[in-house]
Amino acid sequence: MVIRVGIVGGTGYTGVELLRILAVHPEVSVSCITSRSEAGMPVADMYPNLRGHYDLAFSEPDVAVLGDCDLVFFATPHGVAMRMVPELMSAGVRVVDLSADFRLKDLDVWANWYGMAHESPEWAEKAVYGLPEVVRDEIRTAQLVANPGCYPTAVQLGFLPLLEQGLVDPKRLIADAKSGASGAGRQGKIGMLHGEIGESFKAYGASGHRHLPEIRQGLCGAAGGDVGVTFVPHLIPMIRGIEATLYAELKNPADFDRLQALFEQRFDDEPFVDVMPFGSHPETRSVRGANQCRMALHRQEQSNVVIVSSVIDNLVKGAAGQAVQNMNIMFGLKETMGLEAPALLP
Ligand SMILES: NC(=O)C1=CN([C@@H]2O[C@H](COP(=O)(O)OP(=O)(O)OC[C@H]3O[C@@H](n4cnc5c(N)ncnc54)[C@H](OP(=O)(O)O)[C@@H]3O)[C@@H](O)[C@H]2O)C=CC1
Ligand SMILES: CC(=O)N[C@@H](CCC(=O)OP(=O)(O)O)C(=O)O
Repeated sequence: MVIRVGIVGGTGYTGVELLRILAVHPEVSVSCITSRSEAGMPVADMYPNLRGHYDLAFSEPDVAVLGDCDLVFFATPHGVAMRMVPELMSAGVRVVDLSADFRLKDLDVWANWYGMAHESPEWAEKAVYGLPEVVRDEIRTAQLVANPGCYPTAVQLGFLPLLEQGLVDPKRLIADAKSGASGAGRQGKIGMLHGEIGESFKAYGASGHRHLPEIRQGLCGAAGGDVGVTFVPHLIPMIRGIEATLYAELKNPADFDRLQALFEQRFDDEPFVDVMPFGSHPETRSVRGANQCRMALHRQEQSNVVIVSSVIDNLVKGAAGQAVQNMNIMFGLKETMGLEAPALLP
């Protein structure tokens, strides 16, 4: 089987990461890559790392052309996919949307955070939130998958075993997360220039970030009820990577003794989650370019607080890699296909 793939938003960071991963995917042929600003330019002229892999040029987004694909990835800003998806759904095309258009089930909350009314409520309801470690079976048959956000991926995976087993106070969760600058995309923003972020480190969105409702939605599902979570993102002067340090209070401190085994069992069959030895410190460079989440547990003396350190590459397990993982599941391929390469280190 060869899957004919289209990518809307091929010039952005997640678009080019999709192209990098799909260049060596044995069951994929990319037939259409869109960009409004670079239409006509050969892909390899813009991204020399792809020379020899693609003969295609960027083209204007055209639903009629995309409608001939088996699967379309949206790697576009929020608000684009929701306008094009209904027509693609009618044409029988399957979609993995890397933006946040279909991630939230409460569309009032969505409208509040994204500053616009949702234009495809019917498909927002039908979309499957594509965190494979939670809903693999639903992804298999989904026509539309909402690919999770980068911070929400790192945070949800780290809290999952604790909440699923009801071992921690679900009302007092803290996620302290740090991201590299590629998380903000390629669109020029002064605040992302090297001269602005180099040799510096800051929190942002501490009064509220749009990933908070997404994290809350996922954690409520894992806990089977309401959760209270404080999430603060930080920007650090590196290109790729997210580290999330998670804190939760154990209801019964005696449970500490079984946490490592619990985490190892929970993710034992998961090809893209690695539980490291207790007390390890996972580094973002250990997942750079790889579709992996690595995590480790910690406990401080005389404390009932569990600390989980979780790292991903925001562009891979936090975006394009997870999107390809979802595609593999949707098309009945081996889930790891095209995603086996280990991280770049150093
Ligand atoms: N960067 C990251 O780490 C992550 C990003 N995401 C999400 O993935 C999506 C893409 O992110 P990223 O790659 O960083 O974004 P970029 O800003 O780097 O790229 C956006 C792409 O979308 C295209 N585009 C912009 N507006 C439109 C439009 N109205 N219609 C069609 N195409 C459009 C752009 O090309 P052109 O303007 O030429 O058409 C460009 O190719 C976003 O929703 C982002 O929030 C999710 C997880 C992680
Ligand atoms: C460092 C940085 O700026 N990160 C981005 C989040 C990454 C992202 O792309 O958000 P979505 O997954 O929702 O699309 C931000 O905080 O806005």
